[in-house]
This record gives sequence, structure tokens and C-alpha cells, in this order.
Amino acid sequence: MSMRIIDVREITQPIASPIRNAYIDFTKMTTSLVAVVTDVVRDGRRVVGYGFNSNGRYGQGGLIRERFRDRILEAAPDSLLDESGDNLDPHKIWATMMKNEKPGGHGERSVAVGTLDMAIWDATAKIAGKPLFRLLAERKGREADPRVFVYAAGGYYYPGKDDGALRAEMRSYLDRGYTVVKMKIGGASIAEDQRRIEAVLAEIGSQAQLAVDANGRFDLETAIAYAKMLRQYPLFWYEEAGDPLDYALQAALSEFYPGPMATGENLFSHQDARNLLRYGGMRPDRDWLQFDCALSYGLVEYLRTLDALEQCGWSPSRCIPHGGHQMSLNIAAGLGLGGNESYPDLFQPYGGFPDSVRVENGHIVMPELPGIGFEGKSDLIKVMRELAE
Ligand SMILES: O=C([O-])CC(=O)C(=O)O
Ligand SMILES: [Mg+2]
Repeated sequence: MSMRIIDVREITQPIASPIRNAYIDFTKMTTSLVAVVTDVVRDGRRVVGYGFNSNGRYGQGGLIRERFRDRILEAAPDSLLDESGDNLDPHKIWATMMKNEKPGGHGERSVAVGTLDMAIWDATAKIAGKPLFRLLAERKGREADPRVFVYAAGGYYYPGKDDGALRAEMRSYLDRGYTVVKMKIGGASIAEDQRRIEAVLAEIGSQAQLAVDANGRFDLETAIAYAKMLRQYPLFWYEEAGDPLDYALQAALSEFYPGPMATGENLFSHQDARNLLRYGGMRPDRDWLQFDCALSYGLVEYLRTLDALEQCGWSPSRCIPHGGHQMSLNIAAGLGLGGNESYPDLFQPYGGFPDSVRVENGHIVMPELPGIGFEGKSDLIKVMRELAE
């Protein structure tokens, strides 16, 4: 059976909200929604793979429409297929997209490619008739574990939001089954952030743990001042203290912060990830890596990142990706990551879980849906089908 990709579509959609972290507000935030349309039919329906980019980087319509889409559509169809000729080969499609791209300076083309790569894996798993996490586990020769740890990310700065509202937000995450919650720091004075942290700790008590995220705001001196304040609390992690590419800052910070640190959501290639592990002072026994395939050239590249981790003595179980999307849930269930982020109240309809999924004791169980599982989330698949079906 020969098959081909007949179209690649992109639309840039708003995911705006009035929230802000220590670095940006989200009042103009967008995402690229893409569809990879094939001529394959499964269960009476044309197979279309879908993807989108995570929050934090804007939609990539320009790059997708002007460069990457055409490379896929202009390639000889058979050059994009696996050995059997019955399915797409995401690795070959990745190489086709990246033809005539110089190495280094990864910028945001990694977001454009990561978004398309998500759609390509969705189509590939649908054509194979399996959930993506099962396909990944099979290819890796390991057992999938459909039960995945998830934590609730929120705690943003928000106009008029006081400690009472922050506490109520965190309480609502506990009520929805989460055992780890995350809040923003670095967007207020250190005294105010300490007060906010203590308010949340008082609210969650021993029911949950708290992670804090500075979104890369701090210089070394401020990062250390916060470390000295934060280390008196039993935090789940201290995230992205300084600039994502300032490995020396991260390494120096480790001398002042014995608890778990987390970073990596703004590193967009396996080379950058490897540099973090080489030079960032990150500790494989306690720290967390948050590389997000949807921002960093997709799963084809994330597999290289996992190889780089292994070479540096890191387990995939130390990875809890940024982004709160179902793609990373599949990678976690299929390849043994430590879990995934979730934004219970933000970035809808893109984030979250299929409708049938509940969080229990900080974990979800992946449903057995072909592909990434977008078809199980009614509000999401509705906007996806408007693009391509
Ligand atoms: O506020 C953001 O940009 C999102 C973020 O850092 C996170 O989810 O860790
Ligand atoms: Mg973050």
C-alpha cells in the first residue's frame, strides 16, 4: 500500500489570558495549530495528524507556511515512508524539513518543526492503529506504563489576585486530585514572594508539595538570595532561576540550593540539553529536566536528547516536560519519563487530558486511543477538525 501526505495546514490561534509570570504576560499569546493530511483511511475516516506548540513561544505560522510545509509537500512521497512503505517515517520527514538549515543558533525554528513533528507522530500512530505511547514503547523494546504522574501548574500573577485567591486556586488543584502544585515567583519582591509561598504552604499542608518557577528572571545574586530564602521550605523544586543558557549561573546556584532544581523548558535542541548537563551543575540524583518536544524540534529530536541524557548518566525518569500537552504524556507513558506538567485552568482547549481522564493521587491513566489521543478531548478535536476535516 503506498500512501502520501497530501496537505499540511496551519492556523495561528489565540491562547491569550491576563496572567503573567516573572518575565512575560500572556495577553497576546498564540499557538500554531497544524494538520498533516494523509490519503490513508482508517475506520472509515481520513487519517489527519494534529499538532500545536506549547505556550510561552508564539505561533510559528510564518516559518511553517513559508519553509517547512513546502519541504514536506515537495519531497518525493516515497522518501517520507518507512521501509515497509505502509507508514510515515517521522525521522525521514524530520530530515526533509531540516534540509538546508545550518546547525546551531536554534532560535524558534525548533518550535515550527516541533509542532509539525507532533502532527506527524499523531498520523504515524493512527496509521499504525495504536496509541502513540504503545508505539514508542514497542519501538524501544520496553513495557509502556499508562499511569503517569502529573502536577498542576498555575499560581500566576494576575491583576487583583491576593493571597486568598492564590490559596483558593491551589486548594482547587488538590480537590481535583493533584499532589504537586506550582506557583510563579520572581515577579514581585522577595518579601512578597516569601509571603505568597508561606500562604500556599499553609493551604496545602501535608496534602501536597509546592514547586516554584522564576521563569529565568534572576541574575546570579538574586538567584542565590532566593535560594537562601527557599531552602528553608520542603519544596518540590526551584525552577528556571536564571537565563536558560546561563549554565554557570545554574552550576553556582547548586552550591546554595541543596533541594531539587528544575530547568530546561527554554532549551531547544539536544546540543543545548547536553550543554546543560555538562556545564549546569545539575544533579542526576535529585534535579529535574523540563525539555518540551513541542518547542524543541519535536520527538525525533527529543529521542536524541534522551540519548544525550543517557550518555551523561541521567535516567529518563528525571524528565518532567514543560507544556501540559498530550504529546508529552505519551512520551512519559511510552518511554518512562518522570511525569508531565498540567495547567488545569489555562491554555484551553489545547492542554489537558481526554474527557474521560481523571487525576487521582497525582496520576492519570492514559486511555487506549489511536495516535496522541486528541480525539478523546471533545473541545480540542472540534477546533482541530475545523482546520482539516
Ligand atoms: O509561565 C510560563 O511561561 C510557563 C512555564 O514556565 C511553566 O509552565 O513552567
Ligand atoms: Mg517554567
